[in-house]
This record gives sequence, C-alpha cells and structure tokens, in this order.
Amino acid sequence: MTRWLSAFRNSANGLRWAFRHECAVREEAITLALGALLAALIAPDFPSYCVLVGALALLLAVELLNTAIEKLADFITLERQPAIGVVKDLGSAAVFVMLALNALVWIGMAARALLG
Ligand SMILES: Nc1ncnc2c1ncn2[C@@H]1O[C@H](COP(=O)(O)OP(=O)(O)OP(=O)(O)O)[C@@H](O)[C@H]1O
Repeated sequence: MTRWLSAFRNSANGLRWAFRHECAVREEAITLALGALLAALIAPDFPSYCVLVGALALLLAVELLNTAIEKLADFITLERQPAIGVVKDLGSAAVFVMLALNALVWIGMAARALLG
C-alpha cells in the first residue's frame, strides 16, 4: 500500500511539474478535459466515448514521455550533437503519430455525428 501511495505521489509530482513548465502538456491536458465533455455529446455509445477520450489521453501520455526524453537529452548535453537531434526528432515523431490518430478518430466521429 505504501508503495502504491509513493508511486501515486511521484506521478502527481510529474504531472504538476509538466503542467507548470510545459506549454504543450498544459494545452493537451486542457484539451483532454474539454474533450471528455465534448465526446459525451458526439459519441454514439460508450466504446466510442472511450476511443475519443483514450486517444486524447494517449496523446498526453506520449507528450509527457517526449518531455522526459527532451529533459534527459538536455541534461546529457546542451551542445549540438547529431545523436541528440535524432533522439529529440524521434520523440517529436511519436507525438505527431498521436496527433494524426486524434485527427482520424475525432474527425471521423464528428462527421458521423453531424451526417448521421
Ligand atoms: N542538442 C541538440 N543537438 C542537435 N539537435 C538538437 C539539439 N537540441 C535540439 N535539437 C533539434 O532541434 C529540435 C527541437 O528541439 P527542442 O529541444 O527545442 O524541442 P522542441 O521541439 O522545441 O520542444 P520544446 O519547445 O517543448 O522544448 C529537435 O527535434 C532536434 O532536431
């Protein structure tokens, strides 16, 4: 139980830090909160609601991991290094994939809701 509490506290600290310092995390956390409300209006059933909110939650999770990678890379060196550039580009690509997934499910579900 103590281990669970400690893990929960660490996660809360990470979320608080990212929310304070990372603009992209703030934007995506707010989008997740608003998206959870909007999804209730456009999702035809509970599984569809989970897909819409899950896609936004995945985007936020990947953004948090990307932030962690960037911080670690900057801790290793602030010098321009091709290998660090590749590491950061890979993190950025992961976020892009999640953005594409969100565009697909949200546009698809909104079109379905509007067109019937
Ligand atoms: N130390 C470095 N060496 C080589 N290339 C780097 C280095 N730091 C950043 N880059 C390149 O610049 C890009 C942007 O890096 P940066 O650290 O500014 O992240 P960002 O995408 O602007 O994110 P954020 O605004 O959240 O910090 C990277 O994807 C990478 O291509």
